[in-house]
Amino acid sequence: MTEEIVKSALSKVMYPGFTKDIVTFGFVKDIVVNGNDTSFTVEITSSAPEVAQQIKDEATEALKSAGAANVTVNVKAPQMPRESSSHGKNIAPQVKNFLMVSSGKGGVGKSTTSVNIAIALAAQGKKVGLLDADIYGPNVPRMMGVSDVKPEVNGNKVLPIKAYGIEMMSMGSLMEDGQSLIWRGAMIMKAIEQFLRDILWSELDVLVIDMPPGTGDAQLTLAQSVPVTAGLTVTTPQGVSLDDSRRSLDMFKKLNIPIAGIIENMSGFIAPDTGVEYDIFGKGTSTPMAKEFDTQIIAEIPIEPSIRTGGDEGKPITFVDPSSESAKRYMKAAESIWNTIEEINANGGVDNQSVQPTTPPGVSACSTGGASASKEQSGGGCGCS
Ligand SMILES: Nc1ncnc2c1ncn2[C@@H]1O[C@H](COP(=O)(O)OP(=O)(O)OP(=O)(O)O)[C@@H](O)[C@H]1O
Repeated sequence: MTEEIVKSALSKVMYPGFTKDIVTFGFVKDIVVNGNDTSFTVEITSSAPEVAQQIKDEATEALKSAGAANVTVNVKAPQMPRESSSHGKNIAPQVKNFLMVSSGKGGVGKSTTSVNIAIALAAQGKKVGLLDADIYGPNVPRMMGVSDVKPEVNGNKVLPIKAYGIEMMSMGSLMEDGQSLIWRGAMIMKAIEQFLRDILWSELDVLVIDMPPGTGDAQLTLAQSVPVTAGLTVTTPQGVSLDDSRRSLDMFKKLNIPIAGIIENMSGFIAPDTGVEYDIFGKGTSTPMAKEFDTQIIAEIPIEPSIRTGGDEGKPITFVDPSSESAKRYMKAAESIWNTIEEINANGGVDNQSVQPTTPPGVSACSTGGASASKEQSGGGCGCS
């Protein structure tokens, strides 16, 4: 008996209710072969005793058929990682870095940027997750070509969907097509927390998080739940967009999130027939804003028809056409972001202690009551005032 034989025998044992086996799921741990004795652990999140018993019986039988004499199977729940560290609260501690992608307003290309930056980081050898936290308009599944894929559920956890070398999860993958939800503050907070806690993200170098547009409950909840390593702002060059982007940068400052840079999207237009670049909305107009916030424009991404078709058809330009001008600019931006992340970590990393709710234990923070509202007016003891 060897570890390889044990693994190969156990790869015939399916996780009850699924078409995948317990080895592929990564549940088999600590295989020890000692003479006639073979033991191993199966870590599952399901608390149903019949699931544990079925795995035990089938694993024992599989190993006996493979020639093992004495078999000991330990089925147990995985140890939940600690949720706080020297860097404050972190409800997804298996993720090393979090990149929050924000924009002041909708439609500026935040999701397109998140998808292409995530793929560029993966192409540079990082283990990457992409969380579509844009609950109002979850477009990432379509852009990643997985709009028809439903995620697998494991106990009370959900496995991320894999595409283009990265892990992905989105509200769009969890809801029926065309469904809409009306989000209240408390629901937004719960959804963000569940995306971090109840999705079985692997050990990731970085989780890229596509936020809803604006600055609200989702951004605050994220910053309070995990130490956000860096923030990226996406803007278009028009003045009205810049006004909103300034708010997004100001939010990073208020939440103590270091700024990794600004991506100026729809900055110029590259004609597909001639390859000539034209200025349309005003290129480089975000530079003074970048200076104001002590950061820089890390990419000017032109309007390119293949970026739009790539998004609509689920074929991100950085993956399918890496030699295109836009893909090269996304790659350069991803390099710059990673350098910033490494620098931040080399200087001690980030800490979200200072943005934790100040309400007493058992009293929930209230996002809707104004600071000046009296306790009675704001619902009695919610802590807002
Ligand atoms: N540089 C670009 N060139 C061509 N089309 C682009 C470019 N950037 C974005 N688009 C297209 O513009 C549309 C909006 O982009 P996207 O969905 O990424 O914006 P968003 O800021 O995430 O929007 P929302 O916040 O409303 O979800 C998409 O159809 C996308 O393909």
